[in-house]
Amino acid sequence: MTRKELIEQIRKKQSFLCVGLDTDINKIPDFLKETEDPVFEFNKRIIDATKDYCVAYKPNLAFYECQGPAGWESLRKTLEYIPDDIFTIADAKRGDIGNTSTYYAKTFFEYLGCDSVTIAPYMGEDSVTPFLEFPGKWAIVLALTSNAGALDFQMISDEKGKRLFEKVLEKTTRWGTPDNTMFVVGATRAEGIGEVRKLVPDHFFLVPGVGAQGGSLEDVTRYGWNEDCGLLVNSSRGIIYASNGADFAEAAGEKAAEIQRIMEKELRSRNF
Ligand SMILES: O=C(O)c1cc(=O)[nH]c(=O)n1[C@@H]1O[C@H](COP(=O)(O)O)[C@@H](O)[C@H]1O
Repeated sequence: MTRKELIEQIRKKQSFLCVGLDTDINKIPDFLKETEDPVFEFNKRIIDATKDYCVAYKPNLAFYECQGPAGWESLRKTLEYIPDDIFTIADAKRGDIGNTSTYYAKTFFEYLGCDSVTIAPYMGEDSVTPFLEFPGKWAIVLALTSNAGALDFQMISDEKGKRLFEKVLEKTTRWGTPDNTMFVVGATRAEGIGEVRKLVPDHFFLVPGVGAQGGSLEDVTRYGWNEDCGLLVNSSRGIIYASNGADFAEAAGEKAAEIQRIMEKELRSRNF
């Protein structure tokens, strides 16, 4: 999906919500466990209930890979089931020597047909650029993450006071463009989002950390907004486990609709 198409979807749905498909087999309602592919059945119902309120889905690979080949099959079927006009993010946090990164890119972009994949940039330029060679596909590079451990490396300053995440942004923006690169910025660091926005005014941000991790949607929008919206805000557990009963999909739909209404208010107040 191109940037233009993504922006069109945000305008059309008045939403910049990404639903995280972090489907934990242990949290799936029992009645689905009788089915042939419980993870896919769960996702299918979540997608049916939430697709009108979101512009992206983000399956996190950990929840699929832990099931071996069956998990890959659940993931493949899930991605195939997602409507074509919804942006897909393989949350895999990959990145390796160039030759290997190319094959990671092929896995997510060609075999699974995802629009994007999350990338850990620690190995540098040749580990990231192979992901940028696929037209219409995106690399979503970790910049300032939502977890406590973000402080361990990302916030380390050099002798001039420049922090590692700032260097990552400076360099990676030279490798790609705002049409093929996004950055991960955690919702739990609202002011950090503002700092990142100053450094990269044009790029889209993937912002996880609202819902279960406690980040504020209003703050994310205040600090991260750019003239194209520039935000995809993810919630996983807060939506997909809104209920653990037979009404789980309905509850997820209601939660997604609730977030969409707040997003619509934010978008309208900026004449978007
Ligand atoms: O890359 C990510 O998506 C990510 C980056 C980050 O800084 N923090 C973060 O929570 N994530 C992912 O976003 C999702 C957050 O899930 P919830 O906390 O359940 O909404 C998980 O799949 C995390 O792996």
